[in-house]
Amino acid sequence: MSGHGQPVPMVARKGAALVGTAVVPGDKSISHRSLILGALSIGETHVTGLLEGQDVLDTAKAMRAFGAGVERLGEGEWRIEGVGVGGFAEPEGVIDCGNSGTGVRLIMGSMATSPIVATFTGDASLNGRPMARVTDPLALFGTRALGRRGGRLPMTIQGAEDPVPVRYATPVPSAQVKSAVLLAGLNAPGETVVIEREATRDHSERMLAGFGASLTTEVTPEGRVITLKGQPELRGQSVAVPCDPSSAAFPVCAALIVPGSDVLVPNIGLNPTRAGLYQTLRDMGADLTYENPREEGGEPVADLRARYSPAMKGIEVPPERAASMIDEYPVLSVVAAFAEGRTEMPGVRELRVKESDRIDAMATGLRACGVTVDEGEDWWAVEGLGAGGVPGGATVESRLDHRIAMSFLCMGLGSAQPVRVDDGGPIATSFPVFEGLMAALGARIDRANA
Ligand SMILES: O=C(O)C1=C[C@@H](OP(=O)(O)O)[C@@H](O)[C@H](O)C1
Ligand SMILES: C=C(OP(=O)(O)O)C(=O)O
Repeated sequence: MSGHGQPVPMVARKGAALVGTAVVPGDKSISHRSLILGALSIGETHVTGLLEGQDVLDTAKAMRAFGAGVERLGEGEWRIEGVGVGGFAEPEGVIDCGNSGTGVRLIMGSMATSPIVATFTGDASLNGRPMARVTDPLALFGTRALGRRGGRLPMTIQGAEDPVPVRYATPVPSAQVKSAVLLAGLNAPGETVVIEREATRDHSERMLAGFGASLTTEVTPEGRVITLKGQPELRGQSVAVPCDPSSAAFPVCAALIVPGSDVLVPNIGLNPTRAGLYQTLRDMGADLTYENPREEGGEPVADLRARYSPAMKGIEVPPERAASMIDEYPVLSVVAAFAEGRTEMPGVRELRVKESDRIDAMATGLRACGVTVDEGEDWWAVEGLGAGGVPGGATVESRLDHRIAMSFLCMGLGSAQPVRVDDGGPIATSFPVFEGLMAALGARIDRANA
């Protein structure tokens, strides 16, 4: 296991209302892509607002290992001196992507069509996650992969010597798979085409175009058809990373379930491929408003204002919305426990292959806290107990999964008895300032052994 060190037990208790403004860190998806596209460009890329979570720091280190210049200039401010498409050097050591699925899968794509070999590993969570979803389409370019049984890390990738362009329909709704194929397509001649039946986050498409690639997206009866012209010259850019809607979910959801709360989370990107949670919360009757809605860098942005919402109702979350809120189901299930009635969450098989099996991790912890949960392979449902109705009072396992840890800590802020998490260490992968930010709003979250 790499990275995490000693477990960090944490406990959250009911206390005063959460009040104030919470500025959450930069978007994780856009941060990874800024580093990778910066490394694949000619010239300098200047990034502000980069998320300095461990997942992204591991990607920064990897880009250095492939030969790019990556330098931290100040808080969230980074400079990347790229090597250009096809310019990656062969790394001398093993590439350790820590806990990050996005990191390893996008980096595998970005080196897959260069004539170099790289070996990838990660922590116990990442080494258990499926990689064939990426190495199968990469094989079509001529890339070879040798990993552990079941297509697991550690894994060695031998980049294609003479790559051919690929046409690939993704069998799972995954922006990581789509992005790995597009990044590999950069160094293949001709047109690489990815077809996705369900829309997933489109940051790669937007950013590739922004760095100078020629890329089109067509909506057809087959789905979204994304066509990339190979071997472009990417040019370094200035990137201002917006705040992460997936991190904003924690202070927002905590405010909805803690009596008297009123929290403002400014500058949140509401790109429709990411904003499904917020629509769902509004459908449940949450007092959640979009203040000062505006466009920034071609993306819809707003300040989210969340107030205590004692009258929320359970709903069926439309399955076609799943990709746009895939990382937010754990914290949604916490809010659902405080709503009246049942919340059904169908079409979410992908939750079983994240940092943990998120349906199992949440169902186990929710049940220990007195909440009834039903589940099947690709769905789950939470029986809400209404405002103030959640007993809490358990210690739950975070299973090396930041979102599980943060979800249960938010739950402990609204439940009758405290909720303990066995290890809050993984929170630093995506939201290193979570504890301080929540404390500034008035939340009682402590290191349990302190
Ligand atoms: O492309 C990305 O930046 C991400 C895609 C999603 O994963 P999948 O593509 O596996 O669904 C998401 O869960 C992850 O946190 C970030
Ligand atoms: C699934 C996640 O990340 P990754 O796949 O990059 O590990 C997440 O951040 O919730």
